[in-house]
Amino acid sequence: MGDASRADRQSDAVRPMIAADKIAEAVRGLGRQITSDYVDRPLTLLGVLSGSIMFVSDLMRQIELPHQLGLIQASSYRGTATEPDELSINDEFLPNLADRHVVLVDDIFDTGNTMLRLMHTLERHHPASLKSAVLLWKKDRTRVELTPDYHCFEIPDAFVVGYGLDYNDEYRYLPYVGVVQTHE
Ligand SMILES: O=P(O)(O)OC[C@H]1O[C@H](OP(=O)(O)OP(=O)(O)O)[C@H](O)[C@@H]1O
Ligand SMILES: Nc1nc2[nH]cnc2c(=O)[nH]1
Repeated sequence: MGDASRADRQSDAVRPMIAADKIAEAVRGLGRQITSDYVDRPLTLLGVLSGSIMFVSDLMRQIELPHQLGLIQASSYRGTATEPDELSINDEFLPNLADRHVVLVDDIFDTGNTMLRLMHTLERHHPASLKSAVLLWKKDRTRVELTPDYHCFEIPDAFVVGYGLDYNDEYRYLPYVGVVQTHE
């Protein structure tokens, strides 16, 4: 059976929450905001692997300023887990951030532990400034004294997939965000 039919079966199990056109509209708005906030400043977008891949690549195309891209990996929701385990960070792809204005880009701010730990890690690289941008913010699940500097959507407490977000490494390819039916 071909890939298309497998993909169809998977998406049948996902109840859409945020449509692709709404995501595109919000990413355009965020791109405009970052464009106006970072004029004449050396900007680096730092995407958090793996979940941010779609968001960061779409956002880059909506920022009308020269900027650099860096990547860092952070992982704590492994396999079928919908609650975080120990966080591991891999910074071997990190470019030089000294004196750069860095926007850390992630798909979701849930408990906030990942973003907090990454901010602490990156401060040691002496950026000129450091802010965070996320597509989704589960405000009611936040467990840290930190809020995202930029966010596109506030969402309720449900485990979401699509637009880069996975469940057991599946569903990242979906162009929209939704909830896997079996995990509501
Ligand atoms: O706010 P938190 O509770 O820390 O959760 C947010 C993090 O969880 C997800 O990463 P995950 O560990 O699933 O790795 P992945 O991006 O490779 O899927 C997501 O991409 C964020 O980085
Ligand atoms: N896929 C996915 N990863 C997460 N990491 C933290 N929260 C979530 C979520 O709701 N969905």
